[in-house]
Amino acid sequence: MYMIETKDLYFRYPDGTEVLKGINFKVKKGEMVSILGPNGVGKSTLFLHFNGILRPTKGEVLIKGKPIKYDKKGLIEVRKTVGLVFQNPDDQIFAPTVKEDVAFGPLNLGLPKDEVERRVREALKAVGMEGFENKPPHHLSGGQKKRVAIAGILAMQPEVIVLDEPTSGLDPVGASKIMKLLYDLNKKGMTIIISTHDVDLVPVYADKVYIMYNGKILKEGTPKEVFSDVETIRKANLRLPRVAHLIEILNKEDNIPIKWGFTIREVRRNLAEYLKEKC
Ligand SMILES: Nc1ncnc2c1ncn2[C@@H]1O[C@H](COP(=O)(O)OP(=O)(O)OP(=O)(O)O)[C@@H](O)[C@H]1O
Repeated sequence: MYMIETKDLYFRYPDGTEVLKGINFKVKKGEMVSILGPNGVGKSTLFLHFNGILRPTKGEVLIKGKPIKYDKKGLIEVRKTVGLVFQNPDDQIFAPTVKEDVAFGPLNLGLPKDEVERRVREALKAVGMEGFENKPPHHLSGGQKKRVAIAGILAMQPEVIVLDEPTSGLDPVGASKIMKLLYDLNKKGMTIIISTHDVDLVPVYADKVYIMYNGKILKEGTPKEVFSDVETIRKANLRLPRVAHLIEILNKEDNIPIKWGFTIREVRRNLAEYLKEKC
């Protein structure tokens, strides 16, 4: 059974734009999945189907093996299981203070006050935003707002967390911190789906990668399988991780046959092996 599965999913916006054209996507419990694709290919549109905000024009979305029911009760159930962090935190944050914003979801679940307070405290600590409880969200920086938006979803304790470009607009340290937080949550068993343009981070964190292009899935597999298919990566207007690009150039242009790798750790190991054999 998959946590989320889409079967031959099509979606057309009311103005006639057909954005999703037969998407088959699956995520297992405990996986960390990245969706990569250039601007406008439909990543956000797909994510809005994962918790029932959008309804397919054709095809279906299953949560833990059951098709989403688009009535009030069905949607509440889905949103308890799947938490979605929007690309733009301003679409998500609306309460007068950070604390109230993060508390909004748990309060709506009807949890006792003590439990809500505990969840708010823990969620703000997890994203490194303790001390900001009483600040109005519109006084926060873009990166801080992003963390508060993530805290709001964490406080709901969903089984799956879906994040639309969680590192966009963050400085390098902020981006690494968010990815480390997601990695730690995943190691504790949370299923995580992210969309990103950051191809350097994907092989470090993802178990599985989907390449989206023009409303379709062009390729899926482990980071190694996906990034080894250089032709598809370039066809989808993406690029290789920098370290893999360096190996490609060394292989092709300098005739130095170092084994491919997609993270700094892998490339370092392959380079060290090559140098040991040479010396
Ligand atoms: N409400 C809407 N009505 C009509 N078309 C829309 C609407 N929202 C998005 N689109 C169009 O759907 C397409 C896919 O948009 P979407 O935001 O899903 O792409 P994306 O892959 O998430 O892009 P990005 O990487 O830039 O965030 C785009 O062509 C966009 O213009």
